[in-house]
Amino acid sequence: MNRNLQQLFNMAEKESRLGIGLMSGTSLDGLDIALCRFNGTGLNTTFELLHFTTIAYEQDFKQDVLSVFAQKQVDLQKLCLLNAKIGSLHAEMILSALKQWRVQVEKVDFIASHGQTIYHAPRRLHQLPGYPDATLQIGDGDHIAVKTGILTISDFRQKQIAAGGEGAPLALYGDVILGSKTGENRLLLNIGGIANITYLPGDGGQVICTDIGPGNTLIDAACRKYFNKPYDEDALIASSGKVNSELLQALMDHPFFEEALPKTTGPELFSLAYVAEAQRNSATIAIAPEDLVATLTAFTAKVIVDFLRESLQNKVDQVFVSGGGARNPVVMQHLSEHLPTVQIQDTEAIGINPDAKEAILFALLGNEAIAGEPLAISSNPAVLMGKFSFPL
Ligand SMILES: Nc1ncnc2c1ncn2[C@@H]1O[C@H](COP(=O)(O)OP(=O)(O)OP(=O)(O)O)[C@@H](O)[C@H]1O
Ligand SMILES: CC(=O)N[C@H]1[C@@H]2OC[C@@H](O2)[C@@H](O)[C@@H]1O[C@H](C)C(=O)O
Repeated sequence: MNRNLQQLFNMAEKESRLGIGLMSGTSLDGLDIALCRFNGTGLNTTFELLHFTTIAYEQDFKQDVLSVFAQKQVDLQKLCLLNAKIGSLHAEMILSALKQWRVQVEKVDFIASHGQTIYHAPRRLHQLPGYPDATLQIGDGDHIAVKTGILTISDFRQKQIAAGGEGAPLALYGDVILGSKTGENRLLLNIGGIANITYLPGDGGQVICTDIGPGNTLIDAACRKYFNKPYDEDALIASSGKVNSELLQALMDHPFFEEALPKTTGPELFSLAYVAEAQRNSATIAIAPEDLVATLTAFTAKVIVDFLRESLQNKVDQVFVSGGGARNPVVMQHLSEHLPTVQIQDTEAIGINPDAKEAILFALLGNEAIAGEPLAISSNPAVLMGKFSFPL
């Protein structure tokens, strides 16, 4: 047997695997790196988070990525260069994290890399007849595998699209495996750039995993534009402004919120252009920048509250929050005020570090790709995802 397949075969037969999960989300704040020990697969998976770090992106690099991010027209050469560069950069970041943790490279069985989403184009967004649902993540896995010497699994979303999904949210698989509990109607809420949820009914009923609207992406974009800040740390800007109810109403007025579940979205829709149009429609173009940030923050929170009340008809007993938005006190305050009967905690309460959650979920998908079986969850595609890159 060829040595790559032999290595894979041996790894699939092991009782436990050490895997690194990588996530660099739509917020472009940096690379999340989670080193996890997995035992078992599928619904019998147990995991331990051994180490976690986020390595921040440098400002120039972030600007470079932003230049090709979520836009219909980009510099194609830049996109091509970044595909290789991001792979190499992520490899360097992994090696530096392993060094810092004093973990030997040889001990790690696999890397599961999400890559950098550059464009997400579900049919509902592009509306071009004859074209499928599509999404693009860059940061090629071969560069990571060759540079680190570790088997790398990457580009998870394409398979899910090929099997009939929109390529997101992939949190579904890990959320069901790690978050379900019989007898509890749970909601796992991730407030990243985009907010997504997994509803896990306690009676084994239909699981729903969907994007629901903007998480931090509009707040971040407004902070970049008006305050030259990457985000509204501790919601200090939002707290200094007033929510403009006309603008809030106009922001809510979009067919995305009425569309059937599950659905996905991204900064391609929820952008400053979206905000500008809502401002025009509500004659609020002249509002103060801090009022704009306050209103965008209220928008993020209201979308979540409305979703729980309307789409899930108040059936949720417990919400477990993850992602950077869990650190936004104005968003969190709004949730607890408007959902008084729901217990809201972060995912630490179910043993998942809320900052590391998405990186853990990708590590788990890597573990499944190596040794799992396709998991049928409600009507979602039952597939094993990811492409294998061998170091040699
Ligand atoms: N202390 C804080 N106060 C307010 N907001 C915060 C704080 N810390 C993080 N955030 C928000 O969280 C964002 C980062 O969130 P996260 O890393 O979960 O996003 P992501 O993984 O890039 O997104 P996605 O999951 O949508 O791809 C920041 O850009 C910021 O908006
Ligand atoms: C295309 C893409 O990268 N989507 C991300 C994004 O960030 C949050 C939300 O939109 C979610 O749908 C998805 O990521 C998470 C990790 C997921 O697939 O579950």
